[in-house]
Amino acid sequence: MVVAGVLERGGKVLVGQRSHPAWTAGQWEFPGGKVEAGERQEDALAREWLEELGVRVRVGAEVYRQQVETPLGLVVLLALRVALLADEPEPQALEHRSLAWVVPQELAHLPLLQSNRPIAAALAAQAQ
Ligand SMILES: Nc1nc2c([nH]c(=O)n2[C@H]2C[C@H](O)[C@@H](COP(=O)(O)OP(=O)(O)OP(=O)(O)O)O2)c(=O)[nH]1
Repeated sequence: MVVAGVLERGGKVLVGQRSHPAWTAGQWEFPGGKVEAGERQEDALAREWLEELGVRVRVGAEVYRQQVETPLGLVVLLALRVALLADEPEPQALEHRSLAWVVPQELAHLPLLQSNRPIAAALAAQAQ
């Protein structure tokens, strides 16, 4: 399972531009990563945000859950809302080339990971 975090502030949502692996490089995503064996989904997401963005978050409601086909094979992608507890997200450890705050309606114009497009559509619909 892959967990992804949706952080909204002032009507904008945070997305990161991936630097690797090659099939994702340059594409934008909701930051997150793989759930490790025995790990709770919420704990995995909080761990990934600390590792990749340097921030502590509280994990909230589910936005989207779907089995998706990726070059890794079939994975369950779970998107959860997150709230910042401390600090400001900054790219860490070269995981992301850059970060951007985008209004949900503009997400459709970004080269998002294919698997993230339905999440963006759900957020844009909620923002109507
Ligand atoms: N982070 C993230 N990854 C996603 C999303 N959608 C999607 O298909 N993926 C894929 C891309 C990655 O190959 C994989 C997640 O791996 P990752 O590289 O972000 O996570 P990780 O830190 O646990 O992985 P690793 O580098 O330790 O192998 O899932 C998404 O919304 N967010």
